[in-house]
Amino acid sequence: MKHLQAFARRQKALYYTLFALAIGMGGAIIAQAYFIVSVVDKLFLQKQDFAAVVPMLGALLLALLLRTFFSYSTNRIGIRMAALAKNDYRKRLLEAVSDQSLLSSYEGQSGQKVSLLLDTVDELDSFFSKYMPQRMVSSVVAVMIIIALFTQHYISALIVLATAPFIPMFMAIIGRSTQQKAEEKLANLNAFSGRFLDTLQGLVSLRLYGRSGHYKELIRTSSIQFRDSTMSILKIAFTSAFMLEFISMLSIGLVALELCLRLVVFKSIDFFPAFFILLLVPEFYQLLKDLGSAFHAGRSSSGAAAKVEEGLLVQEAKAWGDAPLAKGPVHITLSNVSFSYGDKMILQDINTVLPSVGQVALVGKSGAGKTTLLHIIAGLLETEGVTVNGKDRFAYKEQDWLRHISYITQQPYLFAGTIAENIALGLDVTRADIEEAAQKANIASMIRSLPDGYDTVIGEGGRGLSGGEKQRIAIARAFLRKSSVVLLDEPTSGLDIKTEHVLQEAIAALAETALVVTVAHRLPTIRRADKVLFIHNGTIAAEGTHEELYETEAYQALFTRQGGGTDERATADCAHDAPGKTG
Ligand SMILES: Nc1ncnc2c1ncn2[C@@H]1O[C@H](COP(=O)(O)OP(=O)(O)OP(=O)(O)O)[C@@H](O)[C@H]1O
Repeated sequence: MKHLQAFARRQKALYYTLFALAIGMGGAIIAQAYFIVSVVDKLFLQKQDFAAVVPMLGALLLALLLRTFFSYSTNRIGIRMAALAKNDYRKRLLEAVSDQSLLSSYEGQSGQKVSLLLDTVDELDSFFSKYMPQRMVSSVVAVMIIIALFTQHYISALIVLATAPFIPMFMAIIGRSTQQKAEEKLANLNAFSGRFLDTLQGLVSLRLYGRSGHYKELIRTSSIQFRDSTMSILKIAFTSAFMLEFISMLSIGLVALELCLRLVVFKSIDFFPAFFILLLVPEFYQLLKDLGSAFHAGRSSSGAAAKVEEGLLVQEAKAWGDAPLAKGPVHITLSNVSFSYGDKMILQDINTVLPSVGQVALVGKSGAGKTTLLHIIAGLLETEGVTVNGKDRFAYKEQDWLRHISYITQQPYLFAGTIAENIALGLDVTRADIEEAAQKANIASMIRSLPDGYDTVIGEGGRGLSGGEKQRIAIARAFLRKSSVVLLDEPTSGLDIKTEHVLQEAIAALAETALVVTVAHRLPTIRRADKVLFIHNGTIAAEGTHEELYETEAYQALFTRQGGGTDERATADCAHDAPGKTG
């Protein structure tokens, strides 16, 4: 709860307004009791006319209205504080996610991350909207009521003081198990969300492998665990409400008995103070009971807060510098670059100079580290030894570097939106610019053939595109951004000869003004490259053109069925073609 309390205190204006409202509420409650007692006393004991009590009834009405107003305002402030807190936590979580390194972003399930951002942050609501306001009201008003009781009859005040601590004591005991249960509930909710999204994303594979039934069962078990943990929290809530009611009833009974004996038997107290005390004491215990329920809700939030704070502790990516990087082609050099995933060394002592424009192919057998090297060149993995225009790459502004690169993955992501929006990706460009980029990427005629053309909705909830079409959309993005470094993970299969040719042409056009580094699986791509980097045994074993490298045995082995580095068609092509022929 510490983090949440610290956040609430930082909202100074709201915090002090809550305090002022609580004082107002205390005043209204005491005034309400006072005027009720006065009216009854004047009408029934002093037998005065109704007209004599009219001003008091007016004052009573005002006290009631003020009480309602203070209560309403307190709730509003609580809701406002909750909205601010949730906004702040979501913003910080999003920043943490976007600042984290590529490796830590791989950890955990997407569904769990979404659940943390949405459901878990929502759980913080009750702390601010219920617990904080109630804590302020209960503590301030309770003290005011005790003072009022002392002014009337100190013995009743002492009885109230003696019995009151039972309620916080009970709350503390309940609070401990509630927090533990709340953490369990959130863990179950996150696990359920993670499994659900994971299953949804892999539904096609599961159906094809006939395993959807098994996963259905896993989701069912997961949802039952979530239901059970929610029910156990509710059980505690009901028990706690029952016990709070019980303790407060006993205490009120005790005070009432004492007053009754004094009033009727010993006649040592007047009607006015006795009735006044009798009206205020239930108010006092009601405040403690409300605090108890709010405390229960607040405890659930502190479980969520612990999870959110955990989510904020992500491993941050390497910090970038503030040197500007001018537009235009860049000169990238890799000197003694090494990289390992945990203990597993993947690349060691990579040394190479990349041309400013042209095509570079990263070639090697599956698992050799080609994609890893592509990520290193992109700056997604933090390694020493990459210089850009003679300066350490991380010395530049991150935004400047990112403006230079485009990364085209095997399955580029399509956002829910129109084709034009997907090409522009938020850039401030004209429709003519988008169409020109699409033209260069060889996708313009396909887009024009669609009924809504560039306004066709694609991505989630929209029209689907083939792998080759998606790649060309991504190439159009690169053309539009005028990137000077284009990184491309070539699809291993699935493209027909014609589509492949169309893609190759688009990539060749890009390579006229930019450096295109491709993780290459296909022989035509490898042959077109101005430079092939052959990754073998964790390092660049050789570099040069395909024809030059074909002289070495290890490289040749890639193109035989036993070597197994490139796809079937590349192998077959190679078996029939001499290395010198172009694809
Ligand atoms: N996030 C990761 N954590 C741990 N190991 C990883 C991770 N990503 C990749 N690896 C391992 O690093 C090695 C190199 O992977 P990489 O994806 O770079 O290979 P690749 O040459 O691109 O393979 P392919 O041609 O099959 O795509 C592989 O053994 C892979 O299992």
